[in-house]
Amino acid sequence: MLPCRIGLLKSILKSTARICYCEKGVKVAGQPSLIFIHGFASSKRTWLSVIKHIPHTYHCIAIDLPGHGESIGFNEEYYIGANVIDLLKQFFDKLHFIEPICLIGESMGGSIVAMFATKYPFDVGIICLLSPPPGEEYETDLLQQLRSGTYHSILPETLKQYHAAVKSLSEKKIRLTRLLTKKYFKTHLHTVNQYQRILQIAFEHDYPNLGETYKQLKYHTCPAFIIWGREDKLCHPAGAQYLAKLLSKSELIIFDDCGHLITVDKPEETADAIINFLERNPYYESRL
Ligand SMILES: CCCCCCCCCCCCCCCC(=O)OC(CO)CO
Repeated sequence: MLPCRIGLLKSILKSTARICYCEKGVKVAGQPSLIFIHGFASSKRTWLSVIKHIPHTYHCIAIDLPGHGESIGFNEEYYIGANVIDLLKQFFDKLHFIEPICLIGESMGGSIVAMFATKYPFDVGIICLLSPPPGEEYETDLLQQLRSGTYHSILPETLKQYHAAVKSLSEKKIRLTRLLTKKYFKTHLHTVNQYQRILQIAFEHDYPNLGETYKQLKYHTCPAFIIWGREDKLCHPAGAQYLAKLLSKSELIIFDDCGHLITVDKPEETADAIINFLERNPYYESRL
């Protein structure tokens, strides 16, 4: 249903990056393509549960960020400053979208969406932010812990930490089968060092500026949709109102019985809410 493609990019950083992405549907004139950006230590796969509930008339693309999933050519520098933003810009340009896009990001992916929209406002028609880290003013204990260098709450390295992480990030009664656990340790454990570096770099460079980035979005006139889980222990739900107030044409939805991992806890509800928002914000209006 969702064929994978690899987009080859000559990067701004001499090395060559390949962004792997999957796609459903085709570009439609007068309608934005929906581009999905996953969170830290995640991949395009996380969106499949959402995309399967998006009507076939929409064009959907879910990407693997550098250093994640099946994208190739990771370079630490991608997470320094706005390099990942410029890489995405190159990638989007290659895809020749007909209309300004609808950028949807979860968690760290939401911060990336915000950074992209402030840097390239004309490429973006609509943004959807799913519980992005709201910045230093709204820090949870869990995020403080991460910032101080204790990563196991989202990057577990033992079985015990893995169970605790799943329990704190999701409200769903996930049955941690041996298969699921084995898969995690097989795919994540060997990249733990790389993931830790990504976090360190993000905390050092872009995290302290998140407040400023979000404030710049204030001058953005494109419709913004904010989604949060009421039980989010990683990104404080107070961030939802903060962002909703900051953004001029924004709407907010908070899911009950939903933790930080919205795509795990509320996939169908997320798809429905996004489509509903799109249909209530006709595209021609957003371009005025
Ligand atoms: C240009 C580079 C990017 C700059 C982004 C700067 C700010 C984010 C850094 C901190 C991020 C800390 C929390 C991330 C949580 C998360 O993403 O959760 C995943 C599960 O792990 C959900 O899918």
